[in-house]
Amino acid sequence: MFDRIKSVNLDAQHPLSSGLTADSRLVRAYQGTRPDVTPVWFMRQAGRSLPEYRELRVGTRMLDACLDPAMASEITLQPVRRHGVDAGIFFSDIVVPLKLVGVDVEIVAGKGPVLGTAVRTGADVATLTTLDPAVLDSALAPIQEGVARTVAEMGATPLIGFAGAPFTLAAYLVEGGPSKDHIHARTLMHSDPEAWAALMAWTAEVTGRFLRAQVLAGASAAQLFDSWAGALPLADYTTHVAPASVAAIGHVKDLGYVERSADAAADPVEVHRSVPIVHFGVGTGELLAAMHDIGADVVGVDYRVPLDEANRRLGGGVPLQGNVDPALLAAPWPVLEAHVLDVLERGRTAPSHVLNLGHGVPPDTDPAVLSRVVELVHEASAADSAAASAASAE
Ligand SMILES: Cc1c2[nH]c(c1CCC(=O)O)Cc1[nH]c(c(CCC(=O)O)c1C)Cc1[nH]c(c(CCC(=O)O)c1C)Cc1[nH]c(c(C)c1CCC(=O)O)C2
Repeated sequence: MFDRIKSVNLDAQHPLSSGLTADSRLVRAYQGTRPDVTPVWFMRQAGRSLPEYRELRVGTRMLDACLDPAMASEITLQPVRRHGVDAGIFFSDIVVPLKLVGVDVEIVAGKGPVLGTAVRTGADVATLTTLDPAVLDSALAPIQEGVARTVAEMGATPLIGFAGAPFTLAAYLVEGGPSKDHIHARTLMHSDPEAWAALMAWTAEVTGRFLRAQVLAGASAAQLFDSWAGALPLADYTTHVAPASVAAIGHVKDLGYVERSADAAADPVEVHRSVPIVHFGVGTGELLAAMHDIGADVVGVDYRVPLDEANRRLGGGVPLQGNVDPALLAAPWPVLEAHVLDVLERGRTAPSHVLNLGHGVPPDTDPAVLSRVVELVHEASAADSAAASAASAE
């Protein structure tokens, strides 16, 4: 195990250390400083809404695509080139580290991750956890190569690394596949709390190593997806889930870099900074503060809670990411435009805001609409900032 107390600096070539991405809109906003132009990217921007993605994926299974560094890198770059978004998110999947550690899992098109056998009992958990997370150190080489190739192409545009949170992964492991209410997972949590804790601790280590590998290879931020945490009451979340999420992000919490201030010419200032960590879930309006409390810097908000209300629930000091309703991407442009402007305005109540969707891009989205949203966000936020600074100068 690495030392979680001592801070580890990323190497000098890392885009944060070298200064390439440290002053980007995305990294600044994640650190709580509001840039003049609000940064924007979309969850699931790399994928089926793009014809160039569908063409490249013909004949290659999802998880094979993830483990092909050239293909994963090209798919990551496609939406960055096409839409002019302020960040890339590495093309991979939350179940990739499970596969690499030896779990029998496949991704079925139109369905999601499906397990060979579900992990239902304490005995099943005992068998699963004999798989050694340390094998990931070498097995993650194709992921790290994919990240390195990608950041070499991206220049000053930051790449976001990501991983599934332990609960969302455990929900797939215990259910054996996608599920509406995650009832078997929630039963195991209470019927065998020890087995549940062992499952969560193992999953945290596997997914934490996946996240750390991406940051070390060049990602400038890390996002933990707890997509299904919204199925939980707050008490279950804090008791049975949050400790494992703390452990998962513990794998990147110690990673940092030194920034040298450019404007203090007479007296150069060195600031130690951490790699920003974002935490997102779906239907997690009741859990927002608890999800911040695991040690995240930024909270991703789904489309159900308006950003000003999310900001209020978080006490007013937390950078927010979100939360355009994906359903409105298919609405007439004036409807979508008004909604995006409303999201920007509500986002102004928070210390800083990264515009995103409240969940992933639907596969049938017209890519031209996404490009148009990026343009709108950049233009409208720049005009707002100009008006605000003119008003404060008066
Ligand atoms: C729950 C979850 C999964 N995977 C992921 C989550 C968390 C985010 C969320 O809540 O949506 C995370 C994920 N999966 C994928 C990305 C790529 C980066 C990006 O956001 O652009 C990311 C960040 C690619 C993918 N992951 C998957 C695809 C589609 C597979 C294909 O193109 O054949 C992509 C592009 C497969 C997948 N994998 C998963 C699902 C539910 C599916 C969809 C199944 C389907 O509808 O076909 C599990």
